[in-house]
Amino acid sequence: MSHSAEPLPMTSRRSGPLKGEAKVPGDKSISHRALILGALSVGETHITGLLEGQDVLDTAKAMQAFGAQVERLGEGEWKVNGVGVGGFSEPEGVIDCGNSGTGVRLIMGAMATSPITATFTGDASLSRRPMGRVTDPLELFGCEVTAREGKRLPVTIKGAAESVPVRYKTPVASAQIKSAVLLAGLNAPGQTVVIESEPTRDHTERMLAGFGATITTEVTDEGRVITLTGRPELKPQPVAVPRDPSSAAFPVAAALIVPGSEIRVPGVSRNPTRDGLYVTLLEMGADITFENPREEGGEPVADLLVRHGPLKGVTVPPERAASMIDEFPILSVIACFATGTTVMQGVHELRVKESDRIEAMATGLRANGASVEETQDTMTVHGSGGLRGGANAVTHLDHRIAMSFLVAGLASEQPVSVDDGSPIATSFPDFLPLMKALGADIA
Ligand SMILES: O=C(O)C1=C[C@@H](OP(=O)(O)O)[C@@H](O)[C@H](O)C1
Ligand SMILES: C=C(OP(=O)(O)O)C(=O)O
Repeated sequence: MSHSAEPLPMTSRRSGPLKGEAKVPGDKSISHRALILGALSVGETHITGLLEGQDVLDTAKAMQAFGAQVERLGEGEWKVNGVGVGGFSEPEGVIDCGNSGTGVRLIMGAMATSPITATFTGDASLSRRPMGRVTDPLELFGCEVTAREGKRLPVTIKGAAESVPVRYKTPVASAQIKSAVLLAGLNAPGQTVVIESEPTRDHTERMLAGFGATITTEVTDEGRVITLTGRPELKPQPVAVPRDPSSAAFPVAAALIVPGSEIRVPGVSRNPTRDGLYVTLLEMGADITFENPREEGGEPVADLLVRHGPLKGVTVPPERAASMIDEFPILSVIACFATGTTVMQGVHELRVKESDRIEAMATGLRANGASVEETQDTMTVHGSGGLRGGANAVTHLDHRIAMSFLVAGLASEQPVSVDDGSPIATSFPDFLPLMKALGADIA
């Protein structure tokens, strides 16, 4: 669904200690993949804990358009009756992926090796984002791609009737590129190989293995070499989606910066390919305990106990960027409340997310009194142990920018407002009630 709602201005104010339990929603990356792999399986996939954010709902709708039966059974509980690898039918209308880079890129991969044609669109934010990074490798499988100038949406893909397998080294660290190539490789004969020099989130590999595909990962001098054998019969699996560490980052950050806070965030994924923020926070001296570590639905999870306390600035090395790529906006807020300088290195990919996140954070934080420097590939925050606040931040249709500034306002001297909080519904529809229940003053 393209973003058409009226802008929703929101303001957050200095709050008393945050207390209680924050049950954040299901992981967005895993939710997209559960629907897509369910649609490519033969039989019924049962999903619990699915994120019911707009990004994932748009993927559910897309899977229906390609012929799968997708049904909501209850809160977070869904079933998908799939059509099998190669079984997608040609959609009647345009596939509108709304605000979701993951949705559009993975679905393009999933249909590119079927003999059908589909056109993809999205909202103003998604239409600005680069699609060539995915359509270039997909063309190697034999599909035909037409796109707007700059390889942007709308994109039309005429899927390959006779696909060939592909060996592809990803030019940037991106789980979306890796996943698009692997999903296309499902309906190519022989072995499709993706090589990534920096490890990125591995949910696609884990879930493909769980659904019965033959997939291996080898760590070599070149990086991670992932090999998928094409044309498997995917077998439906129950998927229990763990809670999203990227969403958890917002209440966690709030508890770290609001004096006297102590919150618990249960059942959060601790997949090592997603854990970079938490590694960084511990280096900053954050009081976070990981309780009851366990395995749920093939992913390591733990309950987080988070307490307010002093934080110090750190340098985040470039090799950690992929494992916390969506968490830099909120880290830049936390860094303002730390003492000393925090340097975030290797973060150029932030410039092609829902917004240019380096620019959006640097501009908004400076307006609120912070000292921030940026280069193409780094962001540096000189933390002073607090933030003045008092200014409005522009969110550019970016949920993470909106939530980051609203968290900042909870510990700033003066209120912080955002021009539009409506994109929060793409990834964290219950952000407002959840934060208010902890004691946050946001409206
Ligand atoms: O594969 C995924 O589910 C995602 C991969 C990342 O994007 P890139 O692959 O562009 O780094 C991340 O930013 C996005 O929120 C989700
Ligand atoms: C970058 C993000 O998502 P996507 O690429 O799926 O739009 C995000 O959720 O921060």
